Amino acid sequence: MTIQRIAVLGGGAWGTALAQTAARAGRDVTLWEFDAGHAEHLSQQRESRFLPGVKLEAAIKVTRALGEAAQNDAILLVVPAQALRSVVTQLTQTMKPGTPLIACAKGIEHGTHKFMTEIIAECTDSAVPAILSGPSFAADVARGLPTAVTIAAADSLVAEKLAHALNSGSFRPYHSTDIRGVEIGGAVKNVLAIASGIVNGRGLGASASAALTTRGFAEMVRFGRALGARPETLTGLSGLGDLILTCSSPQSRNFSYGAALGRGEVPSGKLAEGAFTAPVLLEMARDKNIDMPISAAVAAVLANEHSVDEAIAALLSRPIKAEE
Ligand SMILES: NC(=O)C1=CN([C@@H]2O[C@H](COP(=O)(O)OP(=O)(O)OC[C@H]3O[C@@H](n4cnc5c(N)ncnc54)[C@H](OP(=O)(O)O)[C@@H]3O)[C@@H](O)[C@H]2O)C=CC1
Ligand SMILES: O=C(CO)COP(=O)(O)O
Repeated sequence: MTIQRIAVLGGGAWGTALAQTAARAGRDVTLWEFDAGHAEHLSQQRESRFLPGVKLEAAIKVTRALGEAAQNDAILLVVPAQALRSVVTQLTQTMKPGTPLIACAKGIEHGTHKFMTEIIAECTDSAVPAILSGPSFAADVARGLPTAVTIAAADSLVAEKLAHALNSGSFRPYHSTDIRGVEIGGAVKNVLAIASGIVNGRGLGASASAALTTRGFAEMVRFGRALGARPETLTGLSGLGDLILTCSSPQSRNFSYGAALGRGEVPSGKLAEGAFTAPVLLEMARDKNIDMPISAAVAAVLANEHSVDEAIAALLSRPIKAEE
């Protein structure tokens, strides 16, 4: 049976873009936003404050009632990673058993070290956790520019159904059962995008950017391997694909955040998930004895333990070793 009624929780940039995508794919869409003023703006002006100039498709209904959103056939969770637990906790009070909950945030929870689908599973045993991730700037997707992403669920049939439900002419989801691999790629690439932004903002040149992205990918692979990710997921859309995108474009908020640091400026207040993920990633890497020097350098700069120049010098003076 086709998944026809889709709820999107979060009227930010990515939630709005995914609501547009689902509507273009022919689904009935309910867009939930918790902030009263923003919900009013969404329903009156038919556009998100986070994506000015993009008019909501007619098939999108805006609501502030979480109970109404909970009645849909599948629910996309598009709030920041650190807010996911509180939203899922409220949602499960009225949700139908067996509903797919698709995490669309890219991060790891502070304190618990939990990935997004682990949080869902902890909050309820009656939902079907899934994850959507890949190279996809909200502004591009909302305008209908083409891209491809990965949707993973433990049951391949569920992942395939979700991919079909969100497939429109321009948005092409591939399906997978490697949930952990998909969520690792999205979380780690944000930290590496900050590093790449720093390189750019400091004016270190295109060669340094390429070298840093490549060695960053080696860190992602090491971390992924240790946590059970499949190699083809790490080299796929949600891993390497998203890493290439966000390490190479100022359109990325994480990249821009790093670029501001590299120029010695204060970053804008826009959401940069990598700044939240970096310290958690470092804790996990240390716990598991995984060498992640670039991620550690980002965490040290964010914690004011190193200046940008000290972090760069430390990376360049590491002992010479074999490439792996
Ligand atoms: N933007 C992009 O291109 C992409 C983003 N993502 C990921 O999607 C996630 C969301 O990002 P994005 O939409 O861009 O972020 P935005 O900052 O644009 O929007 C965040 C949304 O979450 C809401 N929100 C914040 N805190 C809470 C809370 N405690 N409870 C409920 N809702 C809350 C905000 O509400 P309010 O209106 O009150 O601020 C807003 O609607 C991130 O993890 C990001 O990495 C993934 C792919 C692409
Ligand atoms: O994840 C994204 C694109 O795939 C969006 O990246 P930023 O959050 O850095 O803007």
